Parts: sequence; C-alpha cells; structure tokens
Amino acid sequence: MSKVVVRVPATSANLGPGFDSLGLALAHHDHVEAELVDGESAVVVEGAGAGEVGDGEEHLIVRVMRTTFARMGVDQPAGIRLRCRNIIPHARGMGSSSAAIVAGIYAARALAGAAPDSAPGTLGDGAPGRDGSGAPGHDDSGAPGRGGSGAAGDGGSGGGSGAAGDGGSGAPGHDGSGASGRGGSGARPSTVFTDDDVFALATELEGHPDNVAPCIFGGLTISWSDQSGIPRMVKLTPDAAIQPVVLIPSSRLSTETARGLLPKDVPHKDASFNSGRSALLIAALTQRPESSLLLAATEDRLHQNYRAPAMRKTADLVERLRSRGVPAVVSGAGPTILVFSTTDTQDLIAPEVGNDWLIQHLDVDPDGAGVQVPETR
Ligand SMILES: Nc1ncnc2c1ncn2[C@@H]1O[C@H](COP(=O)(O)OP(=O)(O)OP(=O)(O)O)[C@@H](O)[C@H]1O
Ligand SMILES: N[C@@H](CCO)C(=O)O
Repeated sequence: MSKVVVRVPATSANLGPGFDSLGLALAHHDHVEAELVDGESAVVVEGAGAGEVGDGEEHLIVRVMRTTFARMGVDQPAGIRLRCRNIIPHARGMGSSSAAIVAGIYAARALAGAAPDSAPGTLGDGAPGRDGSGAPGHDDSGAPGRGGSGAAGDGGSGGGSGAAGDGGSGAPGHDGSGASGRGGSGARPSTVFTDDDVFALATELEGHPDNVAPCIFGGLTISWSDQSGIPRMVKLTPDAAIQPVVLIPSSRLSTETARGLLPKDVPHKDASFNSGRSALLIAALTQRPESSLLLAATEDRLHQNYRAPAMRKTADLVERLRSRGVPAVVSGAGPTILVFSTTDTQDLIAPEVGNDWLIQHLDVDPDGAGVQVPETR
C-alpha cells in the first residue's frame, strides 16, 4: 500500500467532572492523505493550522509517523508526503492534537501493513472490536461480550510522559535510523500493531488518554491507566436524546497553558464531589438523559474554576447557560464550550451566545478513526 487516507474525529474531554478520564467523539473530522516517497517530506495543510504547523519533518503528524515506524521496528522511509484537510480548530479544546497523533499512528500502521485487519478498512469501520460496547481488551469489568485480556502489547506506553503537541521538547523524534525503506517498501513489521498498541502510543505522546480514547474508538469513553501505566478504556453509547452542541470562540488556549493553572493538590471534599458527579454523568448520558440530571452531573470542582482566569468569556457563558438550566461545560482544556442539549434546553442556547461564537450541532461519532485506500491507487 503506497497511499492511505485517515479520517479522525474531533473529541471533547473531561465532560465536566471527568477530568482526564471522560471523552466523547464528535462527527467532525480531519482527513489526512499520507504517502511514503523517495524525496523529502512535504506537508500541505488546508483549513485549520494552514501556514502555522510546518510543512516538512517538523510537522506533528510526520514526527508521529516516524515514531510509530520506529516502535514497529520498520525502516524509516526517506520522505513522507501529507495532504491534511483540517476542520478541527487548533488549541480550542476539541482534541486537535489527539486527532493529529492518532492520524499519524494510523497512517504509519496502514502503510507498514501492520493493521490487525490487513485488508484496508473503509472509513469508520476499519478496526475490529468496535461494536459500541467496548473494544476487546479495554474493559476490566468483566461485562458480558467483552472478551480479550487487554494486554497492550510490547509497543505499550509508559503512562504518558511526553507531550507531542506544540512542537515542544517532548515531541516524538525521528530516530534517524536510515532510509532503507525508500518509496514505502520498507521492511514489514514482525507483528501487527493492535488498536491497544495505538491507544498506548497515542496516550504516551498526548500525555493523557481522555481525548485519544474516543478519537480511536468513537462514542463515549471512560479511560484510565492501570497499575502498570497501561491505558485502558471502556466505550459506551450515549442516549440518542442527547445532542452535543459546541460553542467555539475565536480565541485559543493551549492545553499546556491550561494545565499549568491547575493546583498540585485539591481538597478531599472536591475530589469526592467530582467522583459522585462523574458516576451520575455516566448514568445520565446513557440511561437518564434528563436535563436536570445532566445539569447536576456536569458540575465540576477540579479544573474549570482554576482555569477560568485564562478564558473569562468561556467561564461567563458557561455560568449564564447553566443558570438557565442548560448543561454546559468547558470542552477539554477550553476555551470551547460543550453543551449536552436535549429537547427542553435546545432553544435556550442561541439567545445566550453572542456573535463572536460559532455554534455547531454535532452528532456523536460512534466509530472513531478509520483508514481507507484512495480509489486512484
Ligand atoms: N492537525 C494538526 N497538524 C499539526 N499540528 C497540530 C494539528 N492539530 C494540532 N496540532 C498542534 O497541537 C496544538 C494544539 O494542541 P492543544 O493540545 O494545545 O489543543 P487541542 O488538542 O486543540 O485541545 P484539547 O487538548 O484541549 O482538546 C496546535 O497548536 C498544533 O501545534
Ligand atoms: N483532560 C485534558 C484535556 C485536554 O487535553 C485537560 O483538561 O487538560
């Protein structure tokens, strides 16, 4: 396979009380066409990030692809050509960096012939085990129909140390191990790179699993790291009565900056508060999609108030919406707002939102990332 197209969804993390653990995949996708070439790497970006994210080896997806080839033990290609069609806004709290990281891993895996299902999948259905009830190996709960031991394999993560985000120092490197795989015909990996391996590597590069889990697997995800530092997840399906709405401002806030505002420790009563709200939120999103329950379930004391000084307009609008009974939260690290809209609250949103916000009603993406081979091959 010489060229692939990867489709990756936007994601919203935290969902209010579920800091670093809850996430939701949204039907709003970036597309990345990737090809291995004899010449130098080159990246063309259309849409979000155009003119900002680099056009060669420094591009995040190129770096992630090279890291993935190294982890799979395959030769590095001389060059990587990418054409990125991006609609996920950057540094707004909609998971753009996770989408880029997952796109890079998926592209490298497919081009190396290391996907579990070696026959190329179609968009959205390329990976096994995506039945809406949890990918095999991601559920320690013993729930019926969720087989698999859950080992993440030897490509596994160390639990999230380095951020691959803004071209910072923790970015994945090019191992410089030579270019014997020129033109995309490098050595095939000895084993498949499973979805668990993708999840572990993406979590390691992103630093936390709450965006990468829904980006890879789709739906509503609960993610955590086990005692060995290996990321795990359970996938659930939100009730169809819930319509996610995102309110996107023009301002940006990097995740790194937003994380820098968090205290090292939090009061026990606040941890207890969020623990109860997170449990309630899962019940409300999957079984009891009532606006009053959703409102109570989306309360948070662990991150939103600490970050409010860096996104004052977001904090004010969240407060206004919530005072009208609308379950609004900061999406990811902000400054976008996520609303869990239902029939009784959907008309209350627009009147509170000024002209400088983009309102988008987005469906849940039930499938997550997918790969296709272009028809022109
Ligand atoms: N498609 C992409 N191509 C290249 N670089 C990207 C891409 N998407 C994101 N990035 C890099 O990641 C940065 C944004 O990452 P950051 O973690 O700050 O925000 P986010 O992922 O959009 O939001 P959040 O993590 O809160 O959901 C961008 O400024 C850019 O450097
Ligand atoms: N849980 C992360 C999501 C953004 O990457 C945070 O709030 O920092």
